[in-house]
Amino acid sequence: MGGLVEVTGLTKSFGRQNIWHDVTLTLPPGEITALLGPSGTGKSVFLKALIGLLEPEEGEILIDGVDMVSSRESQRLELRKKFGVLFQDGALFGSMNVYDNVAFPLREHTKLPEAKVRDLVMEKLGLVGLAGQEHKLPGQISGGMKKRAGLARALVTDPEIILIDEPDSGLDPVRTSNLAQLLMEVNAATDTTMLVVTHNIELARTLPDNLGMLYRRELVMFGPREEFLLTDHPVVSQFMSGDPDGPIGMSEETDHSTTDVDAYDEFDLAGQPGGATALLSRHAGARPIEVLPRQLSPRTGMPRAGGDRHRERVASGAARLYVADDEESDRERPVPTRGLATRALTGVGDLFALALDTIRETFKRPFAARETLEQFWFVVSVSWIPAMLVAIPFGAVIALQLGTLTVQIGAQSFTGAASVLAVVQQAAPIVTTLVIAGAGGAAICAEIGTRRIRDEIDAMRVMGISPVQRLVVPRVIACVLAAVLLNGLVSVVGVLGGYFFNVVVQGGTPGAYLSSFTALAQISDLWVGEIKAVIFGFVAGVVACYRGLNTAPGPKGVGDAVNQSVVITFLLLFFVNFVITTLYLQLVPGKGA
Ligand SMILES: Nc1ncnc2c1ncn2[C@@H]1O[C@H](COP(=O)(O)OP(=O)(O)OP(=O)(O)O)[C@@H](O)[C@H]1O
Repeated sequence: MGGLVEVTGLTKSFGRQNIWHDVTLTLPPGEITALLGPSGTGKSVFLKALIGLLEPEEGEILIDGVDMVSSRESQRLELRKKFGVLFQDGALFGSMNVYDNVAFPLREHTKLPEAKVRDLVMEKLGLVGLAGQEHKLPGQISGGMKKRAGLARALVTDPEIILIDEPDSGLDPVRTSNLAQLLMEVNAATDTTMLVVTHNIELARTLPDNLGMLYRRELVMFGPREEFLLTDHPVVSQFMSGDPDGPIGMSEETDHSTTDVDAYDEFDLAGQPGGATALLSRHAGARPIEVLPRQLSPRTGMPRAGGDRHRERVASGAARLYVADDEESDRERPVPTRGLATRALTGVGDLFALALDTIRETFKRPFAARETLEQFWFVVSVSWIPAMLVAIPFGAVIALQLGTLTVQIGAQSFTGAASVLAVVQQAAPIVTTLVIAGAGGAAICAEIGTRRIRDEIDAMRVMGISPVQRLVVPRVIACVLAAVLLNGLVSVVGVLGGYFFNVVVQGGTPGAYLSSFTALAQISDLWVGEIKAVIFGFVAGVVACYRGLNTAPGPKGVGDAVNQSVVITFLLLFFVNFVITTLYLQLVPGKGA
């Protein structure tokens, strides 16, 4: 039997915007439930809250008795293994073909031989009508095909609870009907608990056992289809008839505030098929609610355990229709908001937490070695040319400036040591990491941000896979290794540039340049440059990943994230450089001091 989901008093806001409050409902095990509501009423947000991808401010979500809201992330990863989720746009991983996308959860969570994986993947692809398309990348298939591939991936592990966000978007009417029929067959075969978020009235009438509707920041109605579909509630009846006239308008803000049933005239439709009583709104053009439509049944003729249990609950009176209190819904609720300082501190705390998680997850198995190498190669390939091009003029400027200064104070013989130390300890690590942050870090942030807005990160978390281990650790290690490698190269190029300008342009002698270095510098002076490169590379990688993972929705969100990632990294690098340099000069006495 499928999992039991019990939601109590759930409230969610974004900043000052309250999405919904005090939502209480139960998804009975093995039954199909549909969640309806006009656009923007928070149906997708509700779905994401159920699987712990968004934090509600209040309430609890019990999954077979375990609270998702108060669980730690590691517990949530385990709880989420009970779920299969189909996101609005499919959330396929863009770098994998359809076959690998569907095989992904099996390869991650089972030790099945590849032949068995192949059988299961091809079976699910056949179910959703995608056999023969398995080699295509998500960018090469239509929106509807992505949706079906996403469904195959959600089904492949035979989850206990399936959440489906708008199954009909991107599908033509025939495929939508086929998909509804498929969900019914899957439910009959597996007795899985299902929650379907939809606008599709036909789907809502014929598929679910229970229905709920979100409107004006609350759950206006929830209960068995037998009562919900024949309700006289003005909001629900308008929505279910698709009528333009009624309390629901173009936007939540301008909608009529009343959902009062008494504002509508009642008509007895005794002569209508089924003899149902229906309501007609006073507004012109309104259509009465129909008689209870026939529910889909499995074509295979297989009995549906969830459906039988549902009928028993209805017959015994245990399944009751919940209707929200109209006065309660109009009450203004203060939304708790956080000040600028609190938000800034929370951001710093979250960044620090990600840095600690990255260190911890680096030692967890399996280690994504291939991804790390690919990222390392990527960061080096986009950073090395700009790093070299910056290193030459940087080394030259330092050599010229110090050469002039040492002549002015009569210490020309120390020019070599001063230039080399300035390049190796200060210029090289900073130049290297600024270039890595600007080139590699920006690209990493944009890539993770794009994955985030396409729901790929959420899809990963839903499959019980930690994005920190899978995405952040390889990228941070790649930035660290690239920083160490490029720091060495930039140091050599900078020192050679300094030698050229000091000896060739300023007329210094090669011997004096080299001997002053050995007289004043020590081996730890060289090491500190590499240690800085490690720390700066880590900072650049973590900040890029942090901003990517917290990208706001839309292309603008990605642009802002990249911009902030580079700016934050620059600020942090100069601050951390100041701290390390001060500590080093305090703790390690200079040679001859
Ligand atoms: N991560 C987020 N940050 C801030 N606001 C968000 C976020 N996600 C959703 N919202 C806001 O929450 C509200 C509800 O969004 P949601 O996508 O859940 O609506 P919906 O009912 O699923 O709409 P539709 O049917 O059009 O998909 C919208 O105003 C949206 O802008």
